[in-house]
Amino acid sequence: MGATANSTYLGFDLSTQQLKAVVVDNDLNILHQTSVQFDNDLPEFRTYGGVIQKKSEPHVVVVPTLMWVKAVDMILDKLRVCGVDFSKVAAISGCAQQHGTVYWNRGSRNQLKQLDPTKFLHEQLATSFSIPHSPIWMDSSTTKECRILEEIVGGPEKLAEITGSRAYERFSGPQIAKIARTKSEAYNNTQRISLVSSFLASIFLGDFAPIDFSDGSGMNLLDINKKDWDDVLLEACASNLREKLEKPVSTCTNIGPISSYFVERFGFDDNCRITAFTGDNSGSLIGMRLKQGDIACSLGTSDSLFLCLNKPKTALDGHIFCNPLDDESYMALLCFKNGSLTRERIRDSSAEGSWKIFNELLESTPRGNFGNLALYFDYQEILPFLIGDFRFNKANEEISRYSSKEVEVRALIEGQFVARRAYAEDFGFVIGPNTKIIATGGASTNKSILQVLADVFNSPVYISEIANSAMLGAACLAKYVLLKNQSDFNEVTNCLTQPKLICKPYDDADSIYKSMVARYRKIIEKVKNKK
Ligand SMILES: O=C(CO)[C@@H](O)[C@H](O)CF
Repeated sequence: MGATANSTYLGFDLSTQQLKAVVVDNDLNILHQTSVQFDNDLPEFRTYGGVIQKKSEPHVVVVPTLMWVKAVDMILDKLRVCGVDFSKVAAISGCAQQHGTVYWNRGSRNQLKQLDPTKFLHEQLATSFSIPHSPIWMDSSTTKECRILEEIVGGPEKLAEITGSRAYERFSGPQIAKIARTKSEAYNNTQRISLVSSFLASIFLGDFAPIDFSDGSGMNLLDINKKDWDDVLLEACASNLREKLEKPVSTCTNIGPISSYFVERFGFDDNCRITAFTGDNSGSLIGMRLKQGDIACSLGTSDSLFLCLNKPKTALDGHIFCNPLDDESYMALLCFKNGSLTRERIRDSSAEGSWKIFNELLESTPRGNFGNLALYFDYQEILPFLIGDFRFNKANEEISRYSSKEVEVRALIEGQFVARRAYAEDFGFVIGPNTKIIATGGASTNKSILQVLADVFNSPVYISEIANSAMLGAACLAKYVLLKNQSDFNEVTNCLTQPKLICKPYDDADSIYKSMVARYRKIIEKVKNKK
């Protein structure tokens, strides 16, 4: 089939709360987009925010793997109802929440290869997973495994130098190590281990899909310089791990034709190509066409800040991933677990569950919030490693509550961005007169929140054409990988509109928030020492 002017491209984003899909035309205009919301559309799996977390084990956060499979069944039928002509799709790519792991049972490869087009995927893959509940990025139950990994290579700095990060609880290596230790029989019955991204690619490929360099950088297993697994780290996590992971590939890899299941069930062309799928933040970097020097701020279930780097650096707070578009360059990323779910909690408790009221309250308080500063961590936070609510008054005294709802609302948003700026500066993100912040993710549609982002970072804030840059990035990746032998990435994506300026910082913002960041550093040290 190859690419023609009538070709379309299909991109997926398997995020924490939903599976999203977009179909774009040859000029990357959106023709169709739809989603499956896990909590509402698949209630039989009883997730909250797309995850399962037991009160008895608050650090354990998992997802029923079959829920993701059933979401694929549903989203393809929704696309069909939207009127998508699947025969025009020339290539498919996708991105997904990072670090989560999927454990394919012995015999599952044949199940993938021999899918019956008259049946749903979830009926046929119901016994394909040796571990039915996938640990995901919100899990923080692997501290023991993290210390072992760091010790075996000579410390956190050494691990960061090899893999781009010190050991983090949510990273796939420590998660695999915990499963090999606590569920050894299931681990031994595991034929293949995928990331969430390569798991989704495997379904469309009809075979096990490889892990890409960029999402593989979030495992504490990949040597980001050699672009291969580090054998010492593999061995430290679990036995026979190399054969369960297979070789990683460049993100820009055409990994094969679409599974015949989709050709016969949905009418895809049998020449439709599948590219490697990647992590959601890497997908966003692609969809935003992030330029050197710009800072991306993704405001989703997690909040993440990231930028492009020419070469890696060793840092103990934050991550270096392989750049999804260029095997010789990298991306720096800071991830904060308590993003939209925490914003929704305060919206519900202080603004009657209404974003309109939330924004009115936010805009009714002055920058600096009368000296109040707070931090809200519903889940064990990554940076800093803390959990709970911490409210401080202008005298830096910790208090249990604020007297007004508007102070609470501004304390949440300012506290989130002040913390993010502190870590960004420590990581080496340059925040200067030419800095542009490109916002994406669900909360990037909220101008009141973006104004606080602009003020705290003293930088103008832009937004991309669509809030979900990860999903658009997947569609761009599909087209680019198919055409990369004749067109470079900029040629393939220059039809997209440039990011749009949404807000600029107020003149007094720099002085207010420079001192607030300094206060944050002192307060957080006090809180960490009290723990
Ligand atoms: O853990 C993260 C990145 O390191 C998060 O951004 C997840 O990818 C969110 F799904």
